[in-house]
Amino acid sequence: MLELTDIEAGYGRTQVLHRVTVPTGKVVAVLGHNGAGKTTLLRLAIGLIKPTRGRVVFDGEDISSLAPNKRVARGLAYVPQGQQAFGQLTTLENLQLVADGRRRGKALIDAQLSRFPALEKFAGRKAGLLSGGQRQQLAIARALITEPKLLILDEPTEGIQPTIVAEIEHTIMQLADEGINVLLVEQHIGFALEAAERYVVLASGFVTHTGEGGLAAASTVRAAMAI
Ligand SMILES: Nc1ncnc2c1ncn2[C@@H]1O[C@H](COP(=O)(O)OP(=O)(O)OP(=O)(O)O)[C@@H](O)[C@H]1O
Repeated sequence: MLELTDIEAGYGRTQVLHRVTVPTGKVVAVLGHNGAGKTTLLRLAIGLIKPTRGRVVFDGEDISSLAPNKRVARGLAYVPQGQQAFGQLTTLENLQLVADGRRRGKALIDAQLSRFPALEKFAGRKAGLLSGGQRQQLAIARALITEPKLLILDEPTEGIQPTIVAEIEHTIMQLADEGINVLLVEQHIGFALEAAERYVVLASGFVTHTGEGGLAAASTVRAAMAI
């Protein structure tokens, strides 16, 4: 379980996050308008930026000063915004990049190909020719090959056609059932709250609301975000 407590962080002299504490849960949604600091919080969780105050604790261990690769080794995985993949490599080669050298590498790939039928269908297609949604599924599949305990997802449904949005939403719910925790930044508030056990709303780097997830929380959150 990831604990982010009393975090301050930013870029150079610009402080972005102010005394941010995130509730713990199997699926935790981070909500807020553009520029609120959501991506910064995720980058901090994976270790791309370091806090100037506060603690990052994972499974009881203080990982605040650990490098990202060490955090991955401990069971964190990060899927940044933007459906990133190696466009000149095939779908399968993108997965092999992560799986090669791992024990049971082939089984790990097969598990993800059966999770995402579109990836199985286009295993031989260059990733650059996949749809945005398929590339997002590939990015999630790559992260899952590292067998994370916690998957950190930054806007996984952004700019993606509705049918694939539904599949990605289904995947996130499934991960929680499989015992993989999720820290999720997501613009679709309804879905984020449906999936989330807890949520936090950020505004200008401050926590303005936290609470239990569930669709019933949507009106509270929309009011809090003035939308
Ligand atoms: N590399 C950077 N250097 C300096 N400032 C940055 C950097 N990245 C982000 N910021 C600033 O930090 C603030 C928070 O940005 P962040 O990307 O965390 O917000 P966000 O809530 O994820 O927004 P969005 O929904 O638009 O992705 C913004 O004011 C942004 O301009």
